[in-house]
Parts: sequence; C-alpha cells; structure tokens
Amino acid sequence: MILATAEQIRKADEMTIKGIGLPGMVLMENAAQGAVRVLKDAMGDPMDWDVAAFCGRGNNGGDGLAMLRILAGQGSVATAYLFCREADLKGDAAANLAVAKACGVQVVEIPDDAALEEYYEDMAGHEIYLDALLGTGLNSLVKGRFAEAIELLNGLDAPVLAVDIPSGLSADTGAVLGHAVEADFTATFGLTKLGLALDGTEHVGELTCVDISIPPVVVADLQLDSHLLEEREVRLLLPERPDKGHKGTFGHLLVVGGSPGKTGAPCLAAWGGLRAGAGLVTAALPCDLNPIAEVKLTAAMTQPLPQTSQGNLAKAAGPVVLKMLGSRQAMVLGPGLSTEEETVELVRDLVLNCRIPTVLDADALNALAGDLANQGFGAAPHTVLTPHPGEAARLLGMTTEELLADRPKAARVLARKTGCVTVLKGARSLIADPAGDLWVNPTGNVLLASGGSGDVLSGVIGGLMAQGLSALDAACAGVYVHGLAADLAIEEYGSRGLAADELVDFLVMAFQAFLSEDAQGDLEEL
Ligand SMILES: NC(=O)C1=CN([C@@H]2O[C@H](COP(=O)(O)OP(=O)(O)OC[C@H]3O[C@@H](n4cnc5c(N)ncnc54)[C@H](O)[C@@H]3O)[C@@H](O)[C@H]2O)[C@H](O)CC1
Ligand SMILES: [K+]
Repeated sequence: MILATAEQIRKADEMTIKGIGLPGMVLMENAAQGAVRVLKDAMGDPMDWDVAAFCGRGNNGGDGLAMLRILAGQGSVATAYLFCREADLKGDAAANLAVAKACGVQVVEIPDDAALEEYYEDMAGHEIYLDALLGTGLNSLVKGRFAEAIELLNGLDAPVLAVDIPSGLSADTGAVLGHAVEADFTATFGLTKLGLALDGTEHVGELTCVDISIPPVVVADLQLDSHLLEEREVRLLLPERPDKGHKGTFGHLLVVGGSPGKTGAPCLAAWGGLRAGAGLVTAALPCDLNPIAEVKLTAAMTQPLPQTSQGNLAKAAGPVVLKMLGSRQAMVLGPGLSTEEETVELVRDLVLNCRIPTVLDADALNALAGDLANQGFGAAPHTVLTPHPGEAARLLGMTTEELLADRPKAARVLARKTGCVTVLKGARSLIADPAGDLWVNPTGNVLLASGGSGDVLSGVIGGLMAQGLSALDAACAGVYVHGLAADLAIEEYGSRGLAADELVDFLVMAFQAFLSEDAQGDLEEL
C-alpha cells in the first residue's frame, strides 16, 4: 500500500484542484461523507447521537464541520467547539462553517483559555467525538488549550473518531508532537499517511482510508516512495521450493560471530537461517567456543576460527573467512561479536573485501560506527544492515532521541550513505533501499523486545539471501515473517516470556502461512 507524507498529500490536493479542476469543496465533501460512513459502520444505526467535534482553524476543522452538518441531517444533535474565532476560518473551511450553521449545527468558539475553562464541562458531556483539531497542517509542538483539549478527549470513555489523523501525531514520522489524540477510529483521506502506518494502532485505532476522488494519475505523477508492506507482496517474494530440490539448491549460509558469553547469538542466527530454508548453514566462531556451538547446533555445521588472547575473533580469521566465502551464497556477520580493537579491524576488512550477499548486524555495525564515511562495502548493493535505533544512531553520529524523532529519515539516510539496504528495527521496523524507497513492516509485537530476537532476524534474512533473494527482497520478507512469528507466539504466550530460541520454532508456522492453499490443505490432512 502506498503511503504519503504531509507534503505529498498537499501536492496531491493541489494537483487535483488546480491541475485536474476538481474543486476543493468537492474533496472536502467526499472526505466528510466518507468519514461519516466510517462512523456509522462503527457505531451502527440509528444515528440519533449527541456528537461533538473539536475543530481547528484549518481544513481539518472544515472536514469536522462538514461531518457535523451531515450528521445533523441524519438525526444527530451536533456541536462544534471551534478553537479560534469564526472569522479566522478561510476558504472551504469557512464555507463549511456557514453551511453547518445554516443546517442547525451549534458552534461554540474556544478562542482562548478563559473560554476553554467556561465550556470545559459541556465539552466533556457528549456521546461521540470527532477530533478535527489538527490534520496534516500540524507544524509545531502541541501546547496550551490544544494540548488540554487532546487530554480531555483521551480521558473520556466516549468513542473518538480522528478526522484524517489523530491530532498531534506527525503525518511524516508518526512521532507525538507533545500530545496526541488516542482515537478509537481514524478515517484518513485520499492516501494513508506515513505517520499512521508508523503508529500502528496506539493513537490511530481502527484505520480506514476514504476515497475522496484524488485521481490515480495524480498519485502516479507524485512517484511516492513510502509503502506499507503487505502479506500478498511478501508471498510473491518468498523463494520457490522445487520438489526435486536438494540441500545444494537452497544455498549455504555462513554466520560469523560469537565471543565469550555470547555463543548463543551466532547459534540463534544459524537457527534463523535454517528456518528460512537455507540448504546448509555453518556458524564460524572463536575456536574456544566451537565445542559449545557443536552441542547447541546439530543441524548446522561449525567452523572454529583464530581468536585473540581475550577469546574474541582475531584478525587472522579474515583470510579463513574470505576463503570460505568462495563456496557460500550468503554471510551474516556480527551476532555476538565483541568490539575488541582487533575484532573491529577484522570486521572492517571483511566488509571491504566480501563479495557475496551479506547481513551486517550488532557489533559488526558498531565496528563501522565513527568512521562510516571511510568504510568501503565490497558487496554494497547486496548487503543488508540491521541496526536497532542505538546502533543506527552511532552509525549516523547522532543521539538515539534525535534518531527516534524521525525514523524514516534515519533509515533512508543510512541506506543512501552506505549503499546498503537498511532495516531499522523497532516497533514497526523500517526497510530502506539506497534508491530512496521505504517500507513499513506491520507485523511484530512486544515479544520481540528481548535479547536474541535480532540474531534470529539476521539469520532469517541471510537464509533467504542464500536462496537467491536480493538484499531488498530478503530484508522485506525476513522482517515480515519474523514479526509474524511473534504475532503467532503472542496468541500462545501473551505479551511476555518468549525466549528467542522459542521464536525460532514459531518461524515454522510463520513460513507455513505462505504456503500455497493446496500445500496448506495437505498439511491439515496429515
Ligand atoms: N486530500 C486530503 O487529504 C484532503 C484533506 N483535507 C483536510 O485538510 C487537512 C489539512 O488542512 P490544513 O488547512 O493544511 O491544515 P490543518 O487543518 O491540519 O491545520 C492547520 C492549522 O493549524 C495550525 N497549527 C499547526 N500546528 C499547530 C499546533 N501545534 N498547535 C496549534 N495550531 C497549529 C496552523 O497554523 C494552521 O492554522 C487534512 O488533514 C484534511 O483533514 C481537505 O478537507 C480535503 C482534501
Ligand atoms: K485530526
């Protein structure tokens, strides 16, 4: 599904109104009619409600006023709390104010704190609420009476429908700009906003996108580059499993990682690779840890590598790994590595000289931080970086807070600077490709917020690349299926206590969801 930023939807409006000739009033009417349908679907008949809209001075407020007029016409008692003077409204919003008043909508001005105090109790006494304070025109932190109105809405038991976007939520980043409405439903107009997809359901609630007649030609002209990843796309990405395939058909994945106390990380990545369907997996780790890995891994092979006096991977491991890469189809580098200076040098050397599809995770990313500009990537277009926000912030030389204020931008910048596909992990992980496109992943939940789940992900992506998927396709499919495994697990576990070893088992079910219907039927019969 295509997603739009505030600027892109503003352009779409402008092109539709000025270029195509469809009047803004028609767009606003379509928006209001569609949003009323969403409300009716949610609340049912008869529509004899006591409904209030909190309206701002922009077109979002205009949508709210148009909705109230439609609802009044269908039997509701409709009140608008206008967070400015009536005279402040302009254009289509002003026109809809006049129409609403002529059609029986009661309008109460809340232009200052005194008015808010005077009407506060009345404002809290309605049955259903429309949040039409701030839409895509939000351009600063929400403060004062706007903040108070948002908190009032959030404290009520009554249902709230957000008009276009919950007020206070950034349409571009999904960040809360001070305060944001926690809506039960959101009716968004024309195109789904990127910020809505990034929020998920926390503020947005149940999301519906209403067609307001922005023509497809306008959308095509905009060449939008943000997307919500969908199951049907992932289904097309997953590699074929030919009946006569053998282990050589499905590629050999090499996982390089591990340090004392972190033998589990490369083992989990190896498991991820196996679950993703790689034909063979080898985990290569410091030689003292090899016997442990031999016990942990029965299906995967292991390779002992030279180690430093501290037991971490030594520079001498470089030639051994590079030689192994000649007969491997993909590598995962990083799970459980240390940041000992010699290991850092090894990582930089491997990243420069590697020529096969690679996933760089964890300490492999930390090894590149601080000197990203001088780091060559030998397999750049075939490389996936999988940082969590802390690792990404270190790579970009910013604080984690700065990065979290605009996750899409951070993912895109990292992809562009490195030439590598970038997976920025977190709730609603992002996948950015160096050409500028961005995908928001809808799967996954809080169960993934535990040690080791990232190692599993790097293995899944590596395992898919070993089977021939491109870096971008493997990143998209891997992130989606990994999240789906957690979504299946939460039904059994609830929201706590899933260890990464167990997540590995749910990957089987997650991949099964993508089998053909015939194959699923065969499975059920067994
Ligand atoms: N295609 C569509 O999606 C259509 C959308 N419509 C609606 O129009 C709004 C966008 O309208 P716009 O007038 O550009 O902006 P807003 O109504 O969101 O608000 C602008 C208004 O608010 C002030 N403001 C900005 N930030 C703050 C703040 N933090 N605190 C207080 N006030 C703030 C700003 O100065 C302006 O005065 C879109 O969301 C849809 O709802 C059209 O109806 C049809 C087509
Ligand atoms: K709103």
